[in-house]
Amino acid sequence: MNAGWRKLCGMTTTTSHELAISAAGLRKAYGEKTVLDGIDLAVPAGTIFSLLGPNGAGKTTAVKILSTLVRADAGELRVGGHDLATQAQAVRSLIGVTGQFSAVDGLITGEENMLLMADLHHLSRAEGRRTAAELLERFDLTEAAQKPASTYSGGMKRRLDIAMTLVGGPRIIFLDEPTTGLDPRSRHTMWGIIRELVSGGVTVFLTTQYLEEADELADRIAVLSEGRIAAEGSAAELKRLVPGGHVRLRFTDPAAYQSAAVALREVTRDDEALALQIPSDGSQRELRSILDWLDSAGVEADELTVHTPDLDDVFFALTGGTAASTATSSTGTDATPTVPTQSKETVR
Ligand SMILES: Nc1ncnc2c1ncn2[C@@H]1O[C@H](COP(=O)(O)OP(=O)(O)OP(=O)(O)O)[C@@H](O)[C@H]1O
Repeated sequence: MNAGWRKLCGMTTTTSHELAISAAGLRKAYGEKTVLDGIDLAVPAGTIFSLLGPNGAGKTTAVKILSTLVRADAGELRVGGHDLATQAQAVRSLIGVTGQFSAVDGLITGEENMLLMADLHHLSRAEGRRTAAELLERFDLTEAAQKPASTYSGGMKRRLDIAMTLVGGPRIIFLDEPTTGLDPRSRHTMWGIIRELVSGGVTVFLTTQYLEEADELADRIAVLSEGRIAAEGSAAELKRLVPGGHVRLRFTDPAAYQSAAVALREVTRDDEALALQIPSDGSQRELRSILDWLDSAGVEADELTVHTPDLDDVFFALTGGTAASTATSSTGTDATPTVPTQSKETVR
């Protein structure tokens, strides 16, 4: 955090624990429906924080509240050192928000969109042009700058959207599902952009439905479920919560599968795939004892894979499996994104 930023935040000393965003007891209801039921958040400055949750969990509501677009019913909320309830204007001057619905106007060119933002931020004409040109260059949009934004690809529109957000030089950026709908290449480009923002000292508050994205980017992840934070920590800490590790044995011969399933009692069967799963932490010592055990039982599988828990496992376990459609974004160490039902229930 630089001196100017400290001044903006009204801070006189700096520590590595300064919070860019903090929430204590954040509550929001729409009519009878409680969307956020007293959640606590702490986002250190200069880090990426990811709020992860199934559809309708309240992620966008949290972003709208923290970015001053919607008022909370209760909670002590601070952004950039300012109280959201009494200093919303000061918060607005520090933040940038890109939502699921882009601010890009398709009827005008990329450059015109940028200049419009420069006007909104009261930059002089010369400064506006310079900033627009710099950002268009940085986001690889110089060539397309004179074309109507409606002709841009999804990835280009998202890049323009973020470039527009950066015109005001925000120190805290809220990205609400920034890569939803993008192809893998555009998603990786966006990840690079997000990492670059943070290396420049910006704090990023990211919501995503992609577990892989939170795993890749976030310093800390909070899993939102039924209006509460079900778990919070680094990706590694969250993975340790879930006993999803196992060794998977796959057979091609149904008879070999059957006899192995009988010989090995402490296993989970997958009769359709002719596969058996043995709980394991994946350590060398456990693997050796499993191999010894298989030898002594006379079991010879056609394929043996080790699966360590991934964020999918955590997400399923903590959100009650309501996000089944996201399972394919697995980054596990094997090609099988499925989670043994047992491990889900153990945690719940
Ligand atoms: N203005 C509103 N009036 C009434 N209900 C609302 C309003 N905004 C959100 N909700 C409800 O609050 C709940 C949380 O919505 P929110 O958009 O925050 O979820 P989300 O986690 O961002 O989901 P998604 O990933 O689908 O965008 C939903 O049930 C939604 O219908």
